[in-house]
Amino acid sequence: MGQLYLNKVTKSFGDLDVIKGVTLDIQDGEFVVFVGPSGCGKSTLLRIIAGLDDATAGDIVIDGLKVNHLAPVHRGIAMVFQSYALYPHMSVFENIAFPLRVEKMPEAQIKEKVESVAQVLQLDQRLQQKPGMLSGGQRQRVAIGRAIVREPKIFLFDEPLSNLDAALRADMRIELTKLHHDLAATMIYVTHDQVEAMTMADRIVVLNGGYIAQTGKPLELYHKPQNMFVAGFIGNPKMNFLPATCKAVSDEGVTVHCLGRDVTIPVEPRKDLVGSSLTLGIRPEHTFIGKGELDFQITPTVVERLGVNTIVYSSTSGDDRFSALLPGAAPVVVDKPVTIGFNAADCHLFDANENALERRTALTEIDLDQLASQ
Ligand SMILES: Nc1ncnc2c1ncn2[C@@H]1O[C@H](COP(=O)(O)OP(=O)(O)OP(=O)(O)O)[C@@H](O)[C@H]1O
Repeated sequence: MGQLYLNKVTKSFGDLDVIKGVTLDIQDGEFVVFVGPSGCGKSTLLRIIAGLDDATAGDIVIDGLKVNHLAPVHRGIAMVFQSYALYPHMSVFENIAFPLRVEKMPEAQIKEKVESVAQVLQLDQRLQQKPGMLSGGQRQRVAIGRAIVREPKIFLFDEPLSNLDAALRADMRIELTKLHHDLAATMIYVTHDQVEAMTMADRIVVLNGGYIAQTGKPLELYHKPQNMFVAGFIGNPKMNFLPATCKAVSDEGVTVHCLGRDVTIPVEPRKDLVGSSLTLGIRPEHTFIGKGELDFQITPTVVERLGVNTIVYSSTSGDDRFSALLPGAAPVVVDKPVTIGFNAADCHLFDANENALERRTALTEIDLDQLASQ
């Protein structure tokens, strides 16, 4: 079992409140990813779960047992860091065996366990080598092996792939997903990398300034962000935001005035919105060249050609930027005005408190589950 419950956890360093009340239930076997901007408290929360830092207030409960005062070694948790923290003078075998030797496990059993873990991680041909002879990816696998042999209830990963190059990261991402599937263990993973979060997580926890901004399945966060912070944080390039005013609400949704036109966005029709200032959100990948239910002319300032698609950036008012992600080699050039359009069903709408109005049209993971079962 590896069930974790955080109940109103806070953490302050002197006057600095870093974690401001986090309550979170993580199920046995779940792969949960913490994301959020630099300094939002991701690593601190992980260290509190591991027992490397104490919470200022609140409870950490593992499998029904409050562990606040248990030393890290007694929590049944293994942590894998960005820096592999391997012993350079020891062989791969000795590095993986290290926690078992500390536990004074019989030698024959250690050999059996290390060899079995090495096989899972495809390190069986490397057991006699020293870490210095290995690639970055292989070293990270040794660090993961050292975590696995302890058979922890919960694995904690603090940006384990951030020292690796792009190709190796992609390989390791797939390996870690497979490993999670094979071990069926609870894993909590901190990353800056959206692709890692979207592809590996059963559930993503978005942190902002010591609070949870939203938790949900990856596609739920993408299609139905609950607030502007999550809407802007999940997705790359980030969602565009445009000013709008609410003209009316009806069964069809909320009619707004935006880009000089009235358009009805299919979201929950909250009556209190009429007359108020709203923000309309549109993802760059939901725009196209030409006229749409909403459109406007932009003058590209930067055009990035990635082969599979083209990203166009333009400055709108002040520091605001509008970006469009267009398929293939789009016919756009810097300084040449182009009409960019998009449709109401793809838009998001946020109230004056930056909370999202619930969308009616988005394909959600619930829909996807239904599709998959047909
Ligand atoms: N031991 C400490 N003493 C004082 N302040 C600390 C300590 N550890 C972390 N902090 C502060 O707590 C805040 C959160 O840090 P934390 O490392 O948890 O953020 P993070 O979300 O993991 O950031 P990053 O993505 O940059 O790693 C930061 O402002 C940091 O300076």
